[in-house]
Amino acid sequence: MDESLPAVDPAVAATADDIAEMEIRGAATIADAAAEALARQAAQSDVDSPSAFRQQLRAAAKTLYETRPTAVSLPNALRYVLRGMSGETVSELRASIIARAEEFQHDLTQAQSKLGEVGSNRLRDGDVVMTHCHSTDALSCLEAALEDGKELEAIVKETRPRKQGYITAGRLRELGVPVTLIVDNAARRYLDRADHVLVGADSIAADGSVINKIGTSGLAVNARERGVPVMVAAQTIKLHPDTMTGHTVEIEMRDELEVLTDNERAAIGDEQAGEGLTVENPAFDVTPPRYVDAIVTERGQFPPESVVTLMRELFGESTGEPWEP
Ligand SMILES: O=C(COP(=O)(O)O)[C@H](O)[C@H](O)COP(=O)(O)O
Repeated sequence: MDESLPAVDPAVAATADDIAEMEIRGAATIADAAAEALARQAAQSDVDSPSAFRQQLRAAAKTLYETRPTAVSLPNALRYVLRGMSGETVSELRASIIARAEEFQHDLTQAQSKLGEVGSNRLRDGDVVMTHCHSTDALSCLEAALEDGKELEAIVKETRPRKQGYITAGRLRELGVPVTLIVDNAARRYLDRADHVLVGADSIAADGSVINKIGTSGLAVNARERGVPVMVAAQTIKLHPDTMTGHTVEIEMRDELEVLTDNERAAIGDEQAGEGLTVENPAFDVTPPRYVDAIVTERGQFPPESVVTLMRELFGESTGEPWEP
């Protein structure tokens, strides 16, 4: 955090902590929480000059931005809200941020339900869908198909190390969908029974690569080999505008304790981290576009290679840091 920036509201700091610790997780949910936090910052601010207010909002955006690097929905949300900041007085600025954050949250919900309808059209009655991780965009497709009266079954990958597959399994059971939970290593075997692989995305690059939970790329390669189509459900806030100018998406590396506890390390015979046994814990991976059949958005479905056109239309050519005017 830049020392010259003002302190942020405790509610913003708490949201940032929750995102970093994955109490708030999943790209769309993170974006929603970030917009909400900016609105809180605006509502709670007690500064009396417009420039101090703007500085505070920038500081809040930076605090939120620095939590997790991979899901582009976070900077896209921050940018959207901050670009709506307008007015001459603090109260005008405050009102503009609160209204813009509300608009963003509303659009996010709308986009997810529209996307669900698009994705649902790819699913037929009786289909078996294999999922990875927990994606609200992916679930929206399944929910829409169920609302249309289609019967579905799910094969849910556990998704080590954080086991977000449990959240997916729980939600699908609430919806009455029969669920088979499998360990990640069993995916290829169970692809024989699947009609679709359905995943979400944290970011989509200009070449159509999909950045999503670690294990997505291996699943997609296996699905291609087995002839099972791979569908990615991703609202357009998952499009990563910086990749149009050649930037790559940073893959978050998480704490090794998510993979190996101290006791487990000791059982292997290694007493202390950093003494010969290295644990790597990348949270995401990159699936090349050739393994993806369709990217389903609120604007329709696209072959991955064509998303760049949509990206240009929505974001223009360049973006900059979210807090830059
Ligand atoms: O990879 C994950 C979550 O990773 P983590 O658990 O590490 O945040 C999800 O597939 C995407 O974020 C899409 O989710 P959504 O569709 O809800 O935006």
